[in-house]
Amino acid sequence: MASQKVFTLSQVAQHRSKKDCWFVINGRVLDVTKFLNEHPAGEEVLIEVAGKDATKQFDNIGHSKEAQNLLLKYQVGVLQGHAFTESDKNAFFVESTRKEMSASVIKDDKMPKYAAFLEFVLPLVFTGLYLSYRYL
Ligand code: HEM
Repeated sequence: MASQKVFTLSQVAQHRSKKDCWFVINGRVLDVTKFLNEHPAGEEVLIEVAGKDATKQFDNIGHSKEAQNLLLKYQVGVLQGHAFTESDKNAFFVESTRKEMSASVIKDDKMPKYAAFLEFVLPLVFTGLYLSYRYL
């Protein structure tokens, strides 16, 4: 955060064309020029808010976590005077938290395999013990 460039809204407003498209979401200044033709809802909606603060429009759609994480990829700076809240700051860590979560899902995945192994081996051990007790 500390090394982010600071832009005023009038500086952002100079980038409002298809070839140079910036806007602001939650105090982040985004250069979405390369994202225009990747946006699932098309480029028109993005060009309409070019050079402006598009926070309301972005939030009104109810964009997914993936979409929110994508914001970080296109961030070129922060808006001058924007007071970042704790939850804004936490958003910087959404991606890494997600990685940790999927890592723990992979770890948890070992449990059922382990349980299945015991389910198979334990009856064999008990059968062996019983047979040796009965016949030896
Ligand atoms: C860098 C900024 C943006 C990113 C990364 C982004 C990304 C996405 C993604 C990934 C989707 C697919 C659905 C989802 O995952 O939520 C989506 C859908 C959509 N976005 Fe964006 N978006 C951005 C900005 C905007 C803005 C500023 C607007 C409005 C002005 C907008 C309007 C829409 C609409 C209308 C949909 C379709 C929703 C639907 O089909 O229900 N997006 N966007």
